[in-house]
Amino acid sequence: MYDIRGLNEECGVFGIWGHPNAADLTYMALHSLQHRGQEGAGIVCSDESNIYGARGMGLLPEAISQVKLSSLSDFNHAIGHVRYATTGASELSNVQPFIFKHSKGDIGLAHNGNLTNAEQIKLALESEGAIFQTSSDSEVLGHLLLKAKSNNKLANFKAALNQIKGAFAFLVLHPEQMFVARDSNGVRPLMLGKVDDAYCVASETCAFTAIGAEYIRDIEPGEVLVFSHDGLVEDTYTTNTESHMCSMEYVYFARPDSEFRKHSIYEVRKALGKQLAKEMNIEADIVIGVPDSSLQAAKGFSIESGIPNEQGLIKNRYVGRTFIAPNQTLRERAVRMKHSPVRDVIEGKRVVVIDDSIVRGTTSKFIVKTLKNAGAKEVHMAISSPPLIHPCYYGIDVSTHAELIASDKSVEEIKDILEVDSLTYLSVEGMHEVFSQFDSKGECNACFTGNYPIEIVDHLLPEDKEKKKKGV
Ligand SMILES: O=P(O)(O)OC[C@H]1O[C@H](OP(=O)(O)OP(=O)(O)O)[C@H](O)[C@@H]1O
Ligand SMILES: NC(=O)CC[C@H](N)C(=O)O
Ligand code: SF4
Ligand SMILES: [Mg+2]
Repeated sequence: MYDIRGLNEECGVFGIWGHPNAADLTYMALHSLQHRGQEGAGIVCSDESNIYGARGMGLLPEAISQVKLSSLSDFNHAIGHVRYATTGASELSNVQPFIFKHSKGDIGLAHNGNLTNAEQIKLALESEGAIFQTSSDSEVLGHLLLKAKSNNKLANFKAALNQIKGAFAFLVLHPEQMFVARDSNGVRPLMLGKVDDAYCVASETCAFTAIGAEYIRDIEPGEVLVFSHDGLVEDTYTTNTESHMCSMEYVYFARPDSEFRKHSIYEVRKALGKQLAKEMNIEADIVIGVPDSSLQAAKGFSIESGIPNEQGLIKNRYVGRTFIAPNQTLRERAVRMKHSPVRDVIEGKRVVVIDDSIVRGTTSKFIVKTLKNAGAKEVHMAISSPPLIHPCYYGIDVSTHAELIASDKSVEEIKDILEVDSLTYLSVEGMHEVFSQFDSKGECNACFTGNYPIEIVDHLLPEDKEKKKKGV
């Protein structure tokens, strides 16, 4: 099976403490995070003494019916999750939030990210008698929490976080309190907001906008927040922190109306386009973006280069992001269904076409052909990020080495494969320069450079990861 998306997102999380409409607000927030995961969704609520939940496969409305949602209407506290699998098969048992039933008190757990030593911890826990219910990496945190001898839940949470490695935004719901944590490298985003008198947290601020919440601030690397009757307590699980926010969140994954460090992703993408224009000396008649995710970069490119920005490609909005094609031929057809040229805009023109990334090259190859068929005199492709060479171990399914066209080919070779007049990628330095203008404290760029900021203990090769995902 082939997914027609070149890049697959990671999960989205949302949590809210102390609101009479906790489940409904969580549902609305998850709707606005749907772009981060479409394989499954769930909501888990607490009523101070018990934990209840609903979850299912597919998009949010398929996963949680209105009937199920209304059964959660009496709860004041909730966490929610939309999943795109990175470890463990795409099946119901792996859909989050998980509920752990235990005599010490039930726990709800939601995770965005990917742990790089989950396999090692799992083997150690199994040798002590633990029985895992899922093939997801996220489950290890629940076992570590329940195994702890102390009755101090916060201390147990912090101790567990110090045992895991990798990228995470974790939400843990106890009946009487909610804990959240962001990994010590801040790879995955996590934001703090407030709606009415209730605090909430979300992977992206677009979730706050959806429910009318105020965006307070980004949760810092290594930070732990505790929500309870006593209000909000700010703490850390480690002081050994460094910021390595995922570059691809800025480039592609996050919604353009979301904000990181109080800067909109829209503006960051526009600046990436400007930087690309600075690095590329080109004469052309028009610049167009591949809709939707590259429209802002195209605008920035146009402002910097003075080349007029036109809408030369129209996207069929009914071809969903998760449209599954059973083989590569059908995948190519599905990609063709997705973008269509505006002949009057293209014909006789020297066109610069901006995309945010090239994964397999299927989209770019088709777009070059489409533009030429529509009468473009020249097609110059410009990518608002560097070549994607290495897989991601931190929660994004950036394919395997074998699938990444740039992993074993030079820019010149890719240009020839795409049959394009020129091909330019943004430099790693240029990308970093842009992020630093937006108050970034440091980024992960491992898929471009191979410099992985967090140790990969399990060393699961991408191929093995694929097998695990399929449950083989
Ligand atoms: O080289 P490929 O394997 O074709 O993948 C690259 C494409 O994948 C992403 O878009 P995608 O179509 O997945 O989603 P989008 O509509 O959000 O841009 C990305 O924006 C590129 O356009
Ligand atoms: N993409 C993610 O953040 C997924 C979370 C978790 N690793 C899973 O596979 O379910
Ligand atoms: S490897 Fe790439 S996709 Fe993965 S976290 Fe780092 S920048 Fe993001
Ligand atoms: Mg795209």
